[in-house]
Amino acid sequence: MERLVIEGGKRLTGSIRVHGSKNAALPILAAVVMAKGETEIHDVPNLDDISVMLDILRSLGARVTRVGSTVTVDPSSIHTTDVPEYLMRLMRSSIFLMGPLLARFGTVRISKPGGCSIGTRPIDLHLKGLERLGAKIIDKHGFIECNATRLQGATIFLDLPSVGATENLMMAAALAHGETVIGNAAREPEIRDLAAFLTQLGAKIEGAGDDTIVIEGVSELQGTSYRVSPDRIVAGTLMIAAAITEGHVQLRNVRPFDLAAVTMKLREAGVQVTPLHDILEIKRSGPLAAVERVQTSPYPGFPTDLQAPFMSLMTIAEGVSVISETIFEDRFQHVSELQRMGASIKVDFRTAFVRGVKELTGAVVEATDLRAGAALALAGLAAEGTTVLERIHHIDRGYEGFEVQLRELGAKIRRVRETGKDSIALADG
Ligand SMILES: CC(=O)N[C@H]1[C@@H](OP(=O)(O)OP(=O)(O)OC[C@H]2O[C@@H](n3ccc(=O)[nH]c3=O)[C@H](O)[C@@H]2O)O[C@H](CO)[C@@H](O)[C@@H]1O
Ligand SMILES: C=C(OP(=O)(O)O)C(=O)O
Repeated sequence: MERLVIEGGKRLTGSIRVHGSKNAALPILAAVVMAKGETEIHDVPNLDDISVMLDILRSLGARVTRVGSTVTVDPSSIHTTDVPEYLMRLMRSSIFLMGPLLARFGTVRISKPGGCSIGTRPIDLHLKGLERLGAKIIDKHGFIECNATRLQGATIFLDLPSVGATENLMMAAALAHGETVIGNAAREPEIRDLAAFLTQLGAKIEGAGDDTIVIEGVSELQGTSYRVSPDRIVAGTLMIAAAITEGHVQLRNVRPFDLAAVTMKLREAGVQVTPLHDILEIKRSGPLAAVERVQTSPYPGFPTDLQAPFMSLMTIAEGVSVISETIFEDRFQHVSELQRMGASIKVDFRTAFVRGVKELTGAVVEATDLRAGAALALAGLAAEGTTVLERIHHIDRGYEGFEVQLRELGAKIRRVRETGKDSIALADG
């Protein structure tokens, strides 16, 4: 069991590079099974979710190598399209294998995916969309079997702009016969990334990044070499880390426009954010002001994945902030942990009212999911005294070298492993 021990009160300063995006890399790695040749993907972050995806590819028979942040996949030796249940259950993104395997091999068998407990997270839109493309689907006993000799292009209108469903359907449609139109599609930057990757494989896609995507199916896709875009959620988390510690940090390898919603809210709170090409500078030198309206919504709105970290920031802002979560129904699990640290928060259904306190105080707290974990670590950076953050395996799903990066910026944070009665410090902070 590992935990993070954080001594609060250190200002973060310095410059750090943001690693490649988890949410872009995962569907891209799944899409690789559709190519005929070998594919090389650069800037793949070293995260637990990525390791699971590579294990799934290996379990199917693909040859996978990883050298630093470059992953090479040769799918020509794939001999099964039956994804092992224990791997499916390890993360939500295992669902990305469904569209590509079905489109390339005409059959796929998966179990319901696992993932963070932030809501019920059904996959009905993925399944309905594949059915529209002609797949025969049997959903029984927790397993889903899909079959189609060749998928047929169709018009699909999503009930809501699901990121995962848009990606799964875009991948499946790339090898379908004829034209597919996805209406009410998600517009997240990761959709653009996936479309750019598929286009390099030979797919024909128009409109990715808008709410209508048109895909003209092709009969085969070839391998390529591709660089994953920077992780905007990691960047956003580090922006908030700089703000919460009254720091001055430069982030390299970012796309400032993708972070516009967060930038606006940080500025409203009194934080200076200065973009320069692929660099963002974040500086706070005065008090934080409460932000009256933060509402998560699909891109380009405020991202749900930064709601918890932003709430940590608002716990020490002057005044009352109002934060509404509209995407996931159970994404306020960090609230009770922040309250242990002295935060004053009241929740009414999907809205949290955060009254800023003068200071948070260190406590033993638990990460309930990936971004809740990051949020609590940020709270610990600002708190008086020591914070011990448990269940940090959640953080390792989405942040490569989380505490190492923060330490490089001057935080006093270390990872400790429990071994029976003893605890071993894994690195000094
Ligand atoms: C790997 C990845 O990219 N994960 C991101 C992706 O998750 P993910 O792709 O799972 O999120 P979705 O956009 O699909 O989910 C949005 C909402 O739609 C609902 N829904 C979704 C699919 C479906 O078939 N039926 C349905 O009802 C979900 O329960 C949720 O309430 O987008 C989320 C929303 O920006 C982010 O928080 C996640 O970090
Ligand atoms: C919810 C997240 O990821 P996933 O969809 O992989 O569970 C996240 O990245 O915050």
